[in-house]
Amino acid sequence: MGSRTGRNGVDLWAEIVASEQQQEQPPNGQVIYRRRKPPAKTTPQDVPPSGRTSIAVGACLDHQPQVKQAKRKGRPPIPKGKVVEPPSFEKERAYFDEVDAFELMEESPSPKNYGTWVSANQNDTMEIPHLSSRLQKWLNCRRLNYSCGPASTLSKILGNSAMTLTPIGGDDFNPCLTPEKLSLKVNFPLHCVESTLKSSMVSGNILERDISESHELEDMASEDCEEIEFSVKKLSLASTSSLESHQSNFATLLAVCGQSVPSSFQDVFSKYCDLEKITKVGEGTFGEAFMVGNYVCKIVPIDGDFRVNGEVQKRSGELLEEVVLSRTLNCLRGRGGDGLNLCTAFIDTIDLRVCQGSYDPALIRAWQDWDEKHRSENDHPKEFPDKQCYVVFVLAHGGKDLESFVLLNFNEARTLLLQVTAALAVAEAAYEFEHRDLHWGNVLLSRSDSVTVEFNLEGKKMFVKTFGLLVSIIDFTLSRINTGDDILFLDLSSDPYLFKGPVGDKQSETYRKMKEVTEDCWEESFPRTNVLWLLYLVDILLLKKSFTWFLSTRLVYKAIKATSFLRSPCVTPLFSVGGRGGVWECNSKNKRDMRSLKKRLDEYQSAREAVLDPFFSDLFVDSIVCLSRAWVLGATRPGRLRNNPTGTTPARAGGDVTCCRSGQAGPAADGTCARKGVAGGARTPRALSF
Ligand SMILES: Nc1ncnc2c1ncn2[C@@H]1O[C@H](COP(=O)(O)OP(=O)(O)OP(=O)(O)O)[C@@H](O)[C@H]1O
Repeated sequence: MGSRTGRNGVDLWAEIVASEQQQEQPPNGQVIYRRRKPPAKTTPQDVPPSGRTSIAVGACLDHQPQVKQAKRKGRPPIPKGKVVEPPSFEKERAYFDEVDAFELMEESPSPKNYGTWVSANQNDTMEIPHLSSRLQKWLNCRRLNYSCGPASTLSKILGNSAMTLTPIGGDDFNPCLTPEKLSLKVNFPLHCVESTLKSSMVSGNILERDISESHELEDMASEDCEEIEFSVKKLSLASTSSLESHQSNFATLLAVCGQSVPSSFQDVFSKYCDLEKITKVGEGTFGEAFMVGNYVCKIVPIDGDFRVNGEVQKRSGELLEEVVLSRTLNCLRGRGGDGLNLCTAFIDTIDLRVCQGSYDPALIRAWQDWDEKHRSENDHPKEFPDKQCYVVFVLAHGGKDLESFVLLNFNEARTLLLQVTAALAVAEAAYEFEHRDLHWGNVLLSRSDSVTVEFNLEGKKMFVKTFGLLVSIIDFTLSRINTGDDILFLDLSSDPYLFKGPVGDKQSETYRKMKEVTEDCWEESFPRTNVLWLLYLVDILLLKKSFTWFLSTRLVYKAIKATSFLRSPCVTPLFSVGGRGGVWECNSKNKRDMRSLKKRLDEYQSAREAVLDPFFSDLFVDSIVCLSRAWVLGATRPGRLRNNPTGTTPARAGGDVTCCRSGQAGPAADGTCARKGVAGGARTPRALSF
């Protein structure tokens, strides 16, 4: 094999290694937060229990098969010794039964049935999901005189009356429907689910009572908020126990997933591939991600009373929000939305399922294979008991996360930023969406033949140059959205440790800045939080991605030049892929551009403003583009493009190959579509630079 030593007798590979080691040190002593650095495995005894406080319903922990230190991917560590116990529903039941009995006796118009809201069927103890908290939201909106469109009236918040009046066992909730049939209702809105649950779970007279109380409350809208709040508190809805609330959340979660009972892993996964072919592809604080056929299935354990990966398990209610949020974002793909705001940059949620049981042996085998190669930080899944429940997100494969992805050039960095910005802008416009946790583990990247990718912002089409890179945004756990019927958000004020990460660390600083912007009121819309994550991403590209690439690439090139083996005709083409895109030397101009972008981002209040920034201008394409990279490079890709270079093939959903005659490009400040200084145009295939 070729010599390791260069012409000057210098050991170039040693130089590369040394240089990269140097690069691992944060520049100027700045603390850089690493998402997941596999530590030496710890034993349970080493690690004090710790946990997430965010929206866990505090109670006691009885059963803990194993205790691991909480690993908050990309989030500040929890101080040792801090214990947040997961709920024990049994203990709460006794307490709340007592309280409910007292309060209902005092306040219920039907004191004979004080043990429950339901008069007709004593076995049905299901309360109406979320109602009191939704009333509270409405009150907050009134107080702030906050008109967030659809959620601003009480009748909206309670679900529309037509739905509420649906006869019991009405069309929307037919227990005879198979889960498959139900799951066809892709955009099943939450209020419909609630209404169907109401319909199916409570008796008619209670329903009537709810309706009349809603109307009473609406009449009171002009009264002093304090009085209304008092009235709301008087509703014994507010006294439902967390056990009941948990049951109703779980039932709602099942309904949203189109199920009447949980499935087994085998049932779900065998739809996509032979179970033996499953491999693990990643892991997060809460979930494990497996490649199942062409999809990635993220499995999140829920509702158990022991910790998983050092964290209190998420509750059905929390997952319900994430599930509805994921489903809502799917509408941006043109399935059921208004069509004015479209994009494919949020990961495609193919299916959502609730599963129950211990981990399938095929998953355990895949988990162990991954563990051998990557040393998992998560608990071994063989520990899960038979009764354990999970939510399974069946997702499109989004590629590699930004943390581990190697960017080839500055254009790739630019398109990454623009695709993220445009996606956020579209989702802001459609749903007042804020991601609120867009660290580099949640930006996935994949290489593709696409030349452009399409975004529709408020009815205006934008075609963004991809330079062969497509972005997918994942993980909506902390996100906030207004679905039109509900405002879904996580109250981060109950997670103080999120804001206690190291000073100077970009990610921790971003959480703190979000807190400043929102003043710790997480329900309201603050699109500025999206801009804060854009600023974070620019910093990451400047500090973590470009320098490493620049130095290592330079040295690799030195090695190529200097080493006879690497200069041999059969090896150099391997490097020409990077060479074609240009080595990202993050030269002083690139750096200056990024820094001025940062300055301007400081002034923007939303991604919608940021997408107009001149930094992105020449990334918009505004003319006929009908080609793929493979086509330009002369590859023999069958049929579709080679036979049809004239621009008549329809654009493919997902932005694979764009073929359009648009004359429209980036949005102008006045909301109209104007040409944004497209460099060199893109009228002929070869005019495109990449
Ligand atoms: N659709 C996907 N395509 C490819 N990889 C994925 C996908 N979804 C998740 N992954 C992989 O699994 C990892 C964990 O996923 P995710 O961040 O959604 O889990 P999480 O438990 O919510 O994480 P967090 O610790 O941020 O809360 C990701 O970092 C990624 O490597």
